[in-house]
Amino acid sequence: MAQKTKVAFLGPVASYSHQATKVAFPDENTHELIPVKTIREVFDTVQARGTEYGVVPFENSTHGPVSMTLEALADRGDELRDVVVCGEVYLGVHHFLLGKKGGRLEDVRRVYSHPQAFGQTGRWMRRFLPGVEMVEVSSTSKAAEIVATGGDEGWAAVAGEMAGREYGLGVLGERIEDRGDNETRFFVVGRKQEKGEGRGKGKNLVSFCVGSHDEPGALAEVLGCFRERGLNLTSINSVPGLREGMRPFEYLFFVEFEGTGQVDEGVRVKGVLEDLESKTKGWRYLGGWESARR
Ligand SMILES: O=C(O)C(=O)Cc1ccccc1
Repeated sequence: MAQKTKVAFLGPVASYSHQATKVAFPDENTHELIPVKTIREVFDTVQARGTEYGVVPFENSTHGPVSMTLEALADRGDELRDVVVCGEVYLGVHHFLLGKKGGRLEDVRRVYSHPQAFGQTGRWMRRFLPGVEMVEVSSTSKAAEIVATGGDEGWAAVAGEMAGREYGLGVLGERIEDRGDNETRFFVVGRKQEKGEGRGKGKNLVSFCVGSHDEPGALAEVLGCFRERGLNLTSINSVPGLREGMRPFEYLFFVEFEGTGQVDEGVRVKGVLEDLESKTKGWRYLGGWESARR
């Protein structure tokens, strides 16, 4: 049989990233899903050709951007030159408080989870477990694994129902997310193909540094290019630039925008990338993909 296409995700198995990866690559006969330990490792694995694709959380509707993913996309060390976004998955996320089977909520003293999951369950946690020790770990499924393999009835994890089943835990709290409509958008990442591929598809992502941090309107001028070409923005983020020649508190910006491939075969997208070349102090095209939602 032909070799399966490999896909890296933030493990261990039964993380939300794993669920999103199954949505993007549902066919077990053609794809092998490989758990890795960190979001950064997903990017590194794809760059090093260890897998063809990777899946990473990008933003959550309650808690906002996933900082580890923005850090990797910033690629300050120029170590991830070939990695681009090539798809997206929206996943409804419902959190559970999971403990040892037979344990009780009133015995819980310490809760493990991913920082994003703590950020999405703050209200429930403050109400039912005020003052409890919260330990941040690399993923929600890691938290479930830790509780299953160590500690006592005083330990619990915030994770998905699938993690509860996978690691044999009991349910101490159901659907504990602050908002019932909680969802996370994941990116599928792959390697850059030929130049220009993907440009002008449903959505596009770029990063850039503004021309000058000392002049009023430097960012507005760049954003004006998208407006002038009629390109709607779908997300905007920033991280400390920290690149050569940049000072503390100077930022690298990420702009995601709708492409118009079907309408003008990417002419407007190509145009705005030329604008970035003349109006920024450095930019990178981070991929184009079909929108999973409209
Ligand atoms: O930890 C996980 O399961 C992840 O995949 C990251 C995450 C955490 C919380 C919500 C969505 C994704």
